[in-house]
Amino acid sequence: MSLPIIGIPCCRWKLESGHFYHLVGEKYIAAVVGAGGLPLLIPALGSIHAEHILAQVDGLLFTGSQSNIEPHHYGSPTLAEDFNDAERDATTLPLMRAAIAAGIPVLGLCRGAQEMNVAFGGTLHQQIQTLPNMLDHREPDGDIATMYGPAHEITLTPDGLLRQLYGHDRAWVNSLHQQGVKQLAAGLISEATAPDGLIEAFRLADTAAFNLAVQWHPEWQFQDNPLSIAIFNAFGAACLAHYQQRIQG
Ligand SMILES: N[C@@H](CCC(=O)NCCCC(=O)O)C(=O)O
Repeated sequence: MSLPIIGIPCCRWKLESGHFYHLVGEKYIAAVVGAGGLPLLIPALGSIHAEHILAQVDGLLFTGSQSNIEPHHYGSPTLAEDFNDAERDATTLPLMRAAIAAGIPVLGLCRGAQEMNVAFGGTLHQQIQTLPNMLDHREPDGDIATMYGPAHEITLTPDGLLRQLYGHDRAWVNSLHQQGVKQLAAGLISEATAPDGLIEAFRLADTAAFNLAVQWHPEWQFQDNPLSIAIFNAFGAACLAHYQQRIQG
């Protein structure tokens, strides 16, 4: 049986050997498989192949990453301590816009969510933990289970897509980021907020296909979390519908 093809854009990192690698964390690949998709890793080559990629995928998953989006993309200065990935930005930002325009289902997670906001003209807080009256959204110290454990509650927007998919008003989510939505791009609508008011989930309204961006990590042990299952089931169903249309020509 053929499966919907779900593209996952890579990070481009220099590893200890001194060579550059194009990378995707395994938990994102596992979540795509769990959503019923065939993962296709997309190297960070910029926008040169975007049109060909879009012709061959039924969905795109934009992953989290320790790297940040280069701040010039949203009109802010680079900080001395920034770890950026210009090649990933050059790949994901145009691909995100083109995928939405082409009606391809999109799911953005953490950095991937930030990419959706920036791709459509929004801005980011660069270090939320330095802002007054805001939570520290960075991961707690500890082992990996502690880092990805529930960190704070979110409130889902009444009548929002996420509220509809999940069926509850509130949920606990993990939190492993220091950047986040400052100004939501025009056309994007909030789907959930943290107790400090930070927008934790959003989507582009009035699009043909499914799209959703969440600031937390539903891919982490997704099979054990009802909210994560709801997100990946909806994304997987949208990718399957796209695949069925694509093979019918
Ligand atoms: N660098 C950005 C985005 C944070 C993010 O995506 N973290 C992911 C951690 C690794 C992973 O689980 O893939 C920020 O700091 O806001």
